[in-house]
Amino acid sequence: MTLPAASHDPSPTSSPSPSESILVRAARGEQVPHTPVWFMRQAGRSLPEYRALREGVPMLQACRTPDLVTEITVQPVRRHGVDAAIFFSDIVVPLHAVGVDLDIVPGTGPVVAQPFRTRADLDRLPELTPETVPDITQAVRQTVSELGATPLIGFAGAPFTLASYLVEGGPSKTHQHTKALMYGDPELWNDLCARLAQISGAFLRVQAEAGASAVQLFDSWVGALPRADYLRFVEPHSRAVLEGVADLGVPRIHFGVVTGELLPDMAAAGADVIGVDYRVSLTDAVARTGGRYAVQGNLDPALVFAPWEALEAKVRDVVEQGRQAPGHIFNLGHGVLPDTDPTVLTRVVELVHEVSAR
Ligand SMILES: Cc1c2[nH]c(c1CCC(=O)O)Cc1[nH]c(c(CCC(=O)O)c1C)Cc1[nH]c(c(CCC(=O)O)c1C)Cc1[nH]c(c(C)c1CCC(=O)O)C2
Repeated sequence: MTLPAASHDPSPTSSPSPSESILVRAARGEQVPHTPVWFMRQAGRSLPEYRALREGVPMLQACRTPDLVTEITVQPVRRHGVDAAIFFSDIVVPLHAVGVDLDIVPGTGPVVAQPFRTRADLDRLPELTPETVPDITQAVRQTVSELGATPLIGFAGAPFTLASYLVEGGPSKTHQHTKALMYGDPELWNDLCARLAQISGAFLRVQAEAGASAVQLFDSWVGALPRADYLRFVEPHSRAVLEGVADLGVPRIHFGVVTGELLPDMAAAGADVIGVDYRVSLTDAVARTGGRYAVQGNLDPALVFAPWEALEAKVRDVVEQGRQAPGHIFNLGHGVLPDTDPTVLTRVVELVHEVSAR
């Protein structure tokens, strides 16, 4: 595969091993020379070199083709000089791998052929083992080797967010069938989430054992729940995922959107780093989690469309607020928007490095 010209060396010699990289050290709350930065959804539609590689290749096929996964994962590191790569995959890849009939529809997201609503549907959700995903092991290994000193972040979807796609059959703003199942048949809900926790945990383990230096659990849509429901129906399952990978020694980042009310519980569920969306200031996030956790976030992804002076002030503010936490990983408050000008993201990376340098 021909690679576009490198503008940033993905393996700077200043940082010897990805497990001692500034991203991992910031996640552990250790002193770092500058704030590490990466962007959720950095590997994707905002990059022309990504669109060129994906031409005519369906998303799920791309995710199961190790050479493509490696190249797409490394692209944003090369272009932006970010301090970490996020594995190119999707939260539904492990579901697809265990045999769930689903597709990722461009512009829509994951669509499940037959939504999960009854106990019999559990039969369509077998456990995930490393043998289910040899391509993922291979893709992680070769990506880690290509990245050199830059750490790779592995990820998985959390039980609630995965359950929402399975039960709704696709993206939902209301999560109405999911909540109906949760309340209508709590036992089935728990069995479904326990199965999803196994799949999610095993998928994280595969990535960490193949060389990922950190993992992120995405519970993107859990902010749809009030706190009492989170604690009763979701937290035990997310805890099972996070505590299930504690022995691997890689930092665990726990992220969701509109989770201001849930931050303390999401942190206490077994996270080392709490992901903060752009609706809550880092100052408030630190206060709400008792100053005990490293934080990740939280520039509003829409602000990269604002004039540079306004964006610059906002970036400086986020860096400044991040100093109140034991560790800070600069990120957006949610994923990169598709129309984002990638050159602005590169400037943000440079600015974060410059203003946070100690
Ligand atoms: C909820 C969720 C999904 N997938 C993911 C989440 C959690 C993060 C979040 O909260 O945004 C996670 C994800 N999806 C993708 C990544 C890759 C790595 C990265 O962050 O750069 C990651 C980490 C690639 C992708 N995942 C998807 C694409 C686009 C696929 C395409 O081009 O057809 C990519 C590059 C598809 C997808 N998959 C999903 C959605 C909502 C979409 C977008 C639908 C659309 O607007 O097209 C489910």
